[in-house]
Amino acid sequence: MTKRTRLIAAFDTNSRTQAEEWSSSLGHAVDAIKLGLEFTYACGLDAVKSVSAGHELFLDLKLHDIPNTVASGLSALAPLRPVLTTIHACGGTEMISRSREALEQAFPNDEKRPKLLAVTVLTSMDEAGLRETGVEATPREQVLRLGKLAIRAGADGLVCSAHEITLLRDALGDDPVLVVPGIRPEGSASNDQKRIMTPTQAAKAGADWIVVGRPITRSPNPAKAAAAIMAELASV
Ligand SMILES: O=c1ccn([C@@H]2O[C@H](COP(=O)(O)O)[C@@H](O)[C@H]2O)c(=O)[nH]1
Repeated sequence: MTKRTRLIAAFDTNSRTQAEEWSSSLGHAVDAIKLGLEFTYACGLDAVKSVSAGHELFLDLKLHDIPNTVASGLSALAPLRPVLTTIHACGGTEMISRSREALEQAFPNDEKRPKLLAVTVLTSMDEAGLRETGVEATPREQVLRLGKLAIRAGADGLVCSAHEITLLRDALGDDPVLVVPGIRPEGSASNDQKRIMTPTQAAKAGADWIVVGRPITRSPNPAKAAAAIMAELASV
């Protein structure tokens, strides 16, 4: 039996009160919550701990630095016990393999080790955006290149858009965990996202997890918006 695609709600806010409110009003209506740069920088690690208590946490800090700094950063974050955590794939093989080692050391009981995800190409980037940064490849080519490198170096999974799921599954098989932001329910605004798909399309393509922020948190009724996406995923 194939597993249902799971929903992560991104709590992007600089307000601890707001995040606590979402945590109690919709945290249990979704499969996991994501806390990222905005919340962590604004409210601190104690707030991350308290808002995520009782929920599966995706800690999305997208670390990218020299290997020693990223590995040490991940060790420092280990007490938050996320189920998923991110680094940038373009940090390269040594940065990724040192990150994996750091998490293995912090979690000698492997069951509890956070899955190490490598961000391939941000879903807010298109071909023109990549070219601006000196990358001549298309997003698909670059996602495939970085995805292969990251999995070879020890990442458990990848962050990609739904447009690259089939490509990655064909190249890397079913094992890598694919976490997919850039999700927009039919009719919602794309905002700054460029490579988007609906929850149904992402689930059909084989996403393990989808990440949805503003379509839930900026909706007049976030709990209802989350429930609608959960129902959509259950019907795929
Ligand atoms: O490539 C990426 C990597 C991470 N994200 C994060 O996902 C959410 C998406 O929020 P929306 O409001 O649904 O656009 C956000 O927290 C990003 O930091 C991403 O969008 N793309």
